[in-house]
Amino acid sequence: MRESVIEIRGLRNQFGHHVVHDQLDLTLPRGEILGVVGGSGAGKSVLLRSIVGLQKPASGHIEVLGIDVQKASSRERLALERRTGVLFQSGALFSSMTVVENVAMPLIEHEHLRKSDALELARMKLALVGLPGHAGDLQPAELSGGMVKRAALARSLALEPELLFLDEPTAGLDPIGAAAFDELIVTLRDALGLTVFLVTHDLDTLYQACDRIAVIGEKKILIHDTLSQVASFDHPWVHDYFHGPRGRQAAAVGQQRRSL
Ligand SMILES: Nc1ncnc2c1ncn2[C@@H]1O[C@H](COP(=O)(O)OP(=O)(O)OP(=O)(O)O)[C@@H](O)[C@H]1O
Repeated sequence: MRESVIEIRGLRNQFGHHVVHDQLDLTLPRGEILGVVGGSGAGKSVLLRSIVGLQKPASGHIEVLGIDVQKASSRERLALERRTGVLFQSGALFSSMTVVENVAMPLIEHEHLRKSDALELARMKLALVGLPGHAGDLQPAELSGGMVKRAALARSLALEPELLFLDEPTAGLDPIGAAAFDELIVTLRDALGLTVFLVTHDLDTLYQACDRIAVIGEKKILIHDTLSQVASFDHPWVHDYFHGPRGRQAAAVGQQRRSL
């Protein structure tokens, strides 16, 4: 058994009377890429926010890298922040800084590096995510959507995290850009030994990048297994999702790539 990096037991989240999660359990072993899917409003982002400590659950237990998120001291929280990277959907780069300054910021703030050293390291991170050298000197507004995602990913990798959270990383990318991003995630996981928690609607990402899939529905994890097991799970939402026209297309492309 591999060590679990995320361990969730009996999680309940609610907003007023609206219960989003109830008795939700989930385990993520080290080194895996987990794809989290579910209908719109099923609670994928709330789950991610609970795990990274941005959403206080009504009850339940969340342990990340061996630390109880709710009971963590401020020192433990800071340590967790350093060991995890988060890429939110918007990318959220600061528009007043160049791309390389954005990536250098966590190194200056958390590691207290000299600006020149931080900028040098930041350029290496930009190369790691496949951005050309000149991209670092541009303002975020001058980048394409795919380049913004890569720059934001470089920033979330700046502190060399063990665990990476990605919230719909391919949303808004064209199919070629999205496929390249899926490939990048797998390459980075292999090269850096990352564990990845990935919220997505993108079926191609499930086929190309994920080791296991967790489906959220009815306030809990309906199924958490390999893609083939999940795709054959007998549940109306799961069936429509995986066997609708887009699901069939993603499966065909996945099969084609595997046979290459
Ligand atoms: N801060 C909040 N206050 C009140 N309700 C909220 C809040 N955040 C989320 N919710 C509600 O919680 C439910 C789950 O939201 P969440 O954003 O996690 O869904 P999701 O599965 O990520 O959806 P999507 O795929 O559309 O992004 C929704 O009904 C949403 O309206």
